[in-house]
Amino acid sequence: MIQARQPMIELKNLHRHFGKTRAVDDISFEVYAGEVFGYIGPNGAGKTTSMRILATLDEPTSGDAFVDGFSVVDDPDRVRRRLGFMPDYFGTYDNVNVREYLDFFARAYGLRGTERRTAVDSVMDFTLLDTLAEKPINGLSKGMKQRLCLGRTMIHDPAVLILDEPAAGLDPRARIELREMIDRLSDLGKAVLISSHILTELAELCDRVAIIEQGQLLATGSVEEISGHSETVSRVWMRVLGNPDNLVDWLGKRTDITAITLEAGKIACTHEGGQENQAVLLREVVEAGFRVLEFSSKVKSLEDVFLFVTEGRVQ
Ligand SMILES: Nc1ncnc2c1ncn2[C@@H]1O[C@H](COP(=O)(O)OP(=O)(O)OP(=O)(O)O)[C@@H](O)[C@H]1O
Repeated sequence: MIQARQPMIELKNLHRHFGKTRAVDDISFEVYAGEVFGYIGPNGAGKTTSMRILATLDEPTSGDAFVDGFSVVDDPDRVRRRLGFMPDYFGTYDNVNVREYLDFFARAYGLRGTERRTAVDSVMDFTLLDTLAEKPINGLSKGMKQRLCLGRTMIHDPAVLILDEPAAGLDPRARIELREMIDRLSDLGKAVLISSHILTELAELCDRVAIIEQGQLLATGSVEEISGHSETVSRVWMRVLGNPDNLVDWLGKRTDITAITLEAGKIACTHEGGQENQAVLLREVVEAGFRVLEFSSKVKSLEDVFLFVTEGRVQ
């Protein structure tokens, strides 16, 4: 009998409401061992709220979330042992060096003696902090602090890692280091959930992504699947002889056209429908009596697709 793979992270119809604000509004998805899953949405979309619930720092209004099959509601202790949560802030610590900081968290997880020393050494090795062991942490760069924060998250060797905006504010070099570390975590079979409000920041990191806005999931799939959407979405420019306002009105009535602008007599709009349909659009514009001088288009970038997917889709 073939056994179905059990997800390491599972959100099941998760809701978290704060008064009238539906911060998380019926979110479901799954992440498997060895998978890096991107959780993408603009500020206030509900990413941190759902991650805090997974980390057992908050409780759902309804629905549930599971880590390695254990419910955050019914079995928070078991969840905590299997999960490392890296928040999107790093506190200040006076007179503490890198080794002492990691040692503190290792103690907090109940690691003792040789086991604790081994855990601290291997985390410093993994996060390339071994040469900085005695450095006070207040003197670390943003990138180093981020690596230390990741190290702290990994100290008890959890199977699941939840990283809230780990790439925010990092310079290009620190980003590459972070990417390499996340790749290695995936090679070790960890399930990694990583949030960002920038799709391109995660595109090269993630196997799959979910796009969230106003607490709702708008799209889930591989980066290729989501960006495959770009073949059907283009920015189109048109110039016609005579008054362009009539064409603006005509385009505004079509369901395949959005985001129409008119500048210096040139119309720009977003067209959903691929190249075949674009050719049909041009024919219909001509057949409608508009005298077309110029018609050009450009397939949208991944970032544009993200904006398109999130643009006004949730009311
Ligand atoms: N404790 C709280 N009380 C009231 N409202 C809250 C609370 N926590 C979050 N919210 C609201 O829930 C919504 C989602 O916030 P959340 O922090 O989860 O978004 P986010 O996607 O992580 O955004 P960001 O990228 O800015 O961190 C926001 O409207 C926020 O104001």
